[in-house]
Amino acid sequence: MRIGILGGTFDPIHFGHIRPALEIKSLLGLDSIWLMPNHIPPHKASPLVNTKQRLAMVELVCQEYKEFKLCDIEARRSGPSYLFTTLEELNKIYPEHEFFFLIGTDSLVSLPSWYHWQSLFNLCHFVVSTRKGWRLTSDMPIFKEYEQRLTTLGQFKSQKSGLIFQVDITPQAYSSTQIRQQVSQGLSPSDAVPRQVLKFIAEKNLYQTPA
Ligand SMILES: Nc1ncnc2c1ncn2[C@@H]1O[C@H](COP(=O)(O)OP(=O)(O)OP(=O)(O)O)[C@@H](O)[C@H]1O
Ligand SMILES: O=C(O)c1ccc[n+]([C@@H]2O[C@H](COP(=O)([O-])O)[C@@H](O)[C@H]2O)c1
Repeated sequence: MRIGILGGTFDPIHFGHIRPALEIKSLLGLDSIWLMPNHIPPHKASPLVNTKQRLAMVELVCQEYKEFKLCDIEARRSGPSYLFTTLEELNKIYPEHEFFFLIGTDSLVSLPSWYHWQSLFNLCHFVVSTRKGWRLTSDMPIFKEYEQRLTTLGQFKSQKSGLIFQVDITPQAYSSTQIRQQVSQGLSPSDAVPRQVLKFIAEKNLYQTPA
C-alpha cells in the first residue's frame, strides 16, 4: 500500500495538519495517512504537553476521519525522534508498503540539517506542500537535490523511494504556537481545532499559561 506519513509535534493538532493531509491523500491517491506524533522533536523546544496527551489528541482526530491512522512508533521510542531511525524501523516492519513523507516547504529547507538526511531518500518519497512565506531558491543546500528528484504528479516510477512530489494545497493559516497563545488567553479557537480536541484541551486544562 501507499502510505502518507505526517510527522509532527501536534502540540496541539489543528486543521493546518488535517486539511492539507486530506488533500494530499486525494491528490496522490494514497491508501492511508498515518499521523505520527514525535516524542522528543530533534529541532524544536520541548513540547508543552506530554507525549501521552499529544497522542490522545491525535487519536481523537483518527477516530473522526477514516482517512487517518495513528502511528505511535516515535511516541514509544525514547530519545530524539529522528526520522531516519523511524523509517528504517517502518520499512523493516512493513516491507510491502511504500512511504510518502509529507513535509512543508518550511521544513524542507532545513532537511540538510536532519540526522542522516541523504539516506532518507533510500527510505521514502517526499511530498512537499507549499507554505505561506516559504520559497525554495537556488542558493539553498536542498535545491539541487529537489530539482533532480522532482517528479510530476501521477507519473509514478517503479521505484520505492527517492522521489519528490510538489503539491499546491489550500493555505491554512493556523499554527500550534498561535493556538496555544489563544487558549492561554481564554479563547476557544474552534475555527482552527476540531471540536473533540478542544474539549480534551478544556477538560485537561492544557495550555493555560502562555508559551
Ligand atoms: N498551517 C499549516 N499548513 C501546512 N502545513 C502545516 C501547517 N501547520 C503545520 N504544518 C506542517 O505539519 C508538520 C508538523 O507541524 P507541527 O506539529 O510542528 O505544527 P506547527 O503548527 O508548525 O507547530 P509550532 O507552531 O509549535 O511550531 C510540519 O511538517 C509542518 O510543516
Ligand atoms: O530526523 C530529524 O533530524 C528531524 C529533524 C526535524 C524534524 N523531523 C521530523 O519532522 C516532522 C515535523 O517536525 P516538527 O518539528 O515540525 O514537529 C516530525 O516527524 C519530526 O520528527 C526530523
